[in-house]
Formats: sequence, C-alpha cells, structure tokens
Amino acid sequence: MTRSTESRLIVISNRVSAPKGSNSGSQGGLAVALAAALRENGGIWFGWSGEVTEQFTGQINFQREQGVTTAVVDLEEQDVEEYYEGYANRTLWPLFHYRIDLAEYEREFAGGYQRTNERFADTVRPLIEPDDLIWIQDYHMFPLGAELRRRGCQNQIGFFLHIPWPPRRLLGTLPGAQALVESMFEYDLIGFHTEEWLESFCDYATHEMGAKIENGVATLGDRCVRLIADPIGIDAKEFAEASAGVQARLAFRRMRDSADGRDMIVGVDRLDYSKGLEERFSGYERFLIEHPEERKEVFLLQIAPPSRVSVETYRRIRNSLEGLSGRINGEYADVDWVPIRYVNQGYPRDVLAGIYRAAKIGLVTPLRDGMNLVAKEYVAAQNPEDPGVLILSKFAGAAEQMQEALLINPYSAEEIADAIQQALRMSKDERIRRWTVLMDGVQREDVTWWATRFLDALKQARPVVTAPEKAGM
Ligand SMILES: O=P(O)(O)OC[C@H]1O[C@H](O[C@H]2O[C@H](CO)[C@@H](O)[C@H](O)[C@H]2O)[C@H](O)[C@@H](O)[C@@H]1O
Ligand SMILES: O=c1ccn([C@@H]2O[C@H](COP(=O)(O)OP(=O)(O)O)[C@@H](O)[C@H]2O)c(=O)[nH]1
Repeated sequence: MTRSTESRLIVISNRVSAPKGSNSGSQGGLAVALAAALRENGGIWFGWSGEVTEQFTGQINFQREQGVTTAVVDLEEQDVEEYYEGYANRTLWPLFHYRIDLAEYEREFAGGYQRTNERFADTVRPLIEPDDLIWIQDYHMFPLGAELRRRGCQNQIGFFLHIPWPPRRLLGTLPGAQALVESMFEYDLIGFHTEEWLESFCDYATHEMGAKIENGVATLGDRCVRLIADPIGIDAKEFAEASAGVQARLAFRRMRDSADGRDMIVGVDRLDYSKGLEERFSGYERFLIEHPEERKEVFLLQIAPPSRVSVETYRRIRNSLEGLSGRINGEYADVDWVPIRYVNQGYPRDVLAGIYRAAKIGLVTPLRDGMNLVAKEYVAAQNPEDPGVLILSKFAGAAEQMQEALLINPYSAEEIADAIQQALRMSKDERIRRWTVLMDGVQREDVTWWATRFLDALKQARPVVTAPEKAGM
C-alpha cells in the first residue's frame, strides 16, 4: 500500500486491541485486520481502551508503536453495559445475524449507545485535522459520522460494516431503524463485505425510506452516499511467515503426535451463537452415526475462546455446548478415543497456524457471518503438497470468494456429515486443485487489498474541500 503524503488516516473502532488481562488469543478478526492495515498506512487509531472508569473523563491515552499511534478512552460502567453489552451485542448483533428471537429492544440500550457515540465524537473531534481521512468501523458506531458532522467535521468520512446487513423485514423490527439508516447518509462511503449485504441495505433504503440508488450511490433528500462491496482479507504474508515460525512448527508437531495417526478436523471460533457450533457438533455426530467404521479414525478439535461473557445469551451457548460435547463424548468415546476435544481457550495465531496445518479438514460452519477470517487462515496455513479441505458455510461472507471450498448449509446435519465424508475421501489431486484456487484468492485479496480499495474509494467519494489554512500554500 502506498502511504498517503497528503492526508492522515484516522481509524475509529470500538476495539483497538485486546483488553488488558484478556487472553491475547481471543481478539476477533477486526482488531487483527486493522492492526495490519494501520501498520501499512500509518495514522491514528482511536477507540475504547477496554477499561472501565468510575466517571467518564474523555482523557485520551496515547501510545505509539510501529508507526501507529493509538488513542484510547476509558468508558463508564453504564456505557459498557448499555452501549457495548446492551445495544451493540444484545440488540444489533443478534438482529444483524438474523436472530430476532435473541434481540432485545430496550430504550436504555438505545440511549446509552447514542450517549457513548456522542462521547466518542466529543473526544476524537479535537484530534481531527481538516485534511484527515476518517474511517469508522462497525456496528458499535453507526451514528458516529452524523455526530462528527454535528460538530462541524467536513472531512471525508467512510464507514465499514463487518457484520451482515439483515433483510429489510427483519430490520423493520428494530425501533428507530429508519433514524439509524438515515444517520448513515452522513457518510461519504459505506463498505460491506459482500454484494448480498450491500443489496439488503439498498432494499431497506429504497423500500422503507424512499432512497434512490444509481451507479453505486444512494441518495436520500440532499445527502448522497457511495456504497461498495469490499471483502476483508487476512495479512497473508504475515500469516505465511507465522506458519513457518517456531511456534507453528511446535504446535504442528504436538498435534500430529497427539493425533496418533487419526485425521483431525478443526474448528476455531469465538464462543458465539452465530458461529453454528451446536449445529456443527450435531453434524459431526451424524457423521459418526452414519460412518461407524470411521469412529476411531478421526476426531474434532474445537477451539472456542469465551466471548462477551457478561451477556446472558453467550453464557447460555457456553452451557449448551458443554452439555452437547459431553453427551456426544459420553455416547461414542472409548478408553483410547474421544470424538470431540472441546477447548474453551484462545491461542496466539502462530500456534493456530500450526494447528490448522495439522488438520485434514477445516470446519467453518457459521449460521451467519460477516466474513470469517478463520476460513482464510486455514487455507493460508496448508502444506501446498498435501493440503487439507475447507468445509465452509454458504452463509459466511467468505463463501462469495471461496467457491472451491465444500460449501454447505450449516443448518443441515446431513450436509455437514456428507461433506466430512467427502473431504476425508477426496483425492490428493482434487485437494491440491481446490486449494490452489483458494490460496490464490487469499493471497491476492488480502487485508492490504481490502484497505486500499476502501481508502481509494473514500478519497474519490466526493471532491476534497481544501482546508482554509492550507489554501494558497
Ligand atoms: O470485539 P469483540 O466483541 O470481542 O468481537 C470480536 C469482533 O467480532 C466481529 O468480527 C467481525 O469482523 C471480522 C473482520 O471483518 C469478520 O471476519 C467477522 O465475520 C465479523 O464477525 C465484530 O464485527 C468486530 O467488531 C469485533 O471486534
Ligand atoms: O484462539 C483464537 C481464536 C481466534 N483467533 C483469531 O480471531 C480471528 C477471528 O476472526 P473471524 O473473522 O473468523 O471471526 P470474528 O471473531 O471476528 O467474528 C481470527 O483472526 C483468528 O485467528 C485467535 O487469534 N485465537
């Protein structure tokens, strides 16, 4: 990525890095991807520190590391409860993953979300210079662009949504949905991972709000916003280096030794109901039932670091998975074999790289997922001469780019079971053919490609207004 000499980049996201004290392995793909993009680009990365303070002060803690300045603020407990755990993760997250049965619509959450976004706007506004490009990330911060405009910010502001955009009939259940979408017209550019999420946004904007869409631009009244589908990738180069490193090799050997000649199937997901873990276990159980001859020949390693632990739905999914894995193990295990190794712990990505490489199958079966970077990491970690097979949910954003994976419906235990059998029986030639196409895509459409496409589109979204103090220089 060529570094811009004209304008700085201000990235704003809820999570700037893994909160202190949390397992470093549990941070999600967004933090990982943004760290890589900012390393390339330089600039300021602003967001929540992950820390709680008694009273919001707006005091910014700056740190400079590897050419990137991070600027973080602490939030009050009430902000965290209403904004992060409440509106972001009990209202928007389930709704945007098509789970209106789990979505909670509470005025306190909506109020706390708005208040916290106003606090972010007040705090970051003084850091913004007239020529800066501003890039806001994800569903925690839908109204932030409008709040910055209210504070006189005329910069180019882009917004990227990392999760799916729900179908219009589902979004219609959210109180205040129209106001939320209207506020998004204050952005100059909005990015989605897939054409499908982009189309869903257009469907809502046109049918519920009377917006007009033409040549990739949505118009509502006197506001225009450019829309793009821009799928995020991994830092393929860094990942390849990690895969060749000591930790990856140690992990690979450890897994191979403990597999004792059996084929390993691996799943790696934050412990989240959107990841389809119950359905995955049931699909695997169906495979064990339909193929008793395979029982001692395979095992499933599921790595599932706990996530958003203060939210009740996340505690429920954890309990339910403990019960399900326990039942399956109790039913099918023998003295020398356990069908599921279920691990509630996060691992650094270089260790994951070795684990992915040791697995014959990568089992990635979310019920709905904005992208899913694990699918791409699994491919990047494979041995080119003897690669494993990726089984991927057709409801993950990654499926649009990864057509050579075995694409399945994660709600169907039969399809999961059949795909496992197909992958185990697949010839080496076919594995290499599929992997070569997948790997080509992972390398070409990497995190730098993603960030460059977005930032280039943002620069061109509307003519730049030259800052008065720089005019005539
Ligand atoms: O910050 P957390 O609450 O711990 O959650 C972790 C991240 O989860 C979500 O990740 C999404 O972004 C990924 C990268 O684009 C994408 O591959 C994945 O499908 C999404 O689920 C969330 O959107 C992030 O904001 C969180 O940081
Ligand atoms: O134990 C773990 C589990 C996951 N991850 C990383 O967390 C990210 C998960 O991103 P993904 O897009 O798959 O899902 P998200 O958690 O963002 O919804 C990937 O980069 C994983 O390598 C990790 O470092 N250690």
